Amino acid sequence: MLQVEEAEMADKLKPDELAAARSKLRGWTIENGETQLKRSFKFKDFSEAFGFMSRVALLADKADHHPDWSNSYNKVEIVLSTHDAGGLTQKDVDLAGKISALV
Ligand SMILES: C[C@H](O)[C@H](O)[C@H]1CNC2=NC(N)=NC(=O)C2=N1
Repeated sequence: MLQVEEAEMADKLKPDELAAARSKLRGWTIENGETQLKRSFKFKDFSEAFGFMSRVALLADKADHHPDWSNSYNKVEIVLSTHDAGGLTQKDVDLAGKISALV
């Protein structure tokens, strides 16, 4: 039988949930009309930065929630937002927490 997997749509964070995220997620800023979580990371060199990105990629794929990011040599800039919801959801907060735990 054909199985159709339906992804669950996460709800946008309510003001109290946003406030909780802000105080929990040290190092991250909430930007672009409270639709994005953003953080910059700096490493010793490109190899360290890319190793970090590989670990983030595995976490993200496991969660089926993916960062918008850029890398320039030893710097990695990560933006988290739930595109399907058009803003921040618990998925972004959870992924940000897991990324923070890597460094
Ligand atoms: C089908 C799949 O679950 C969706 O396209 C997921 C994949 N990763 C995602 N990542 C992010 N950041 N936002 C999404 O809305 C999103 N949607």
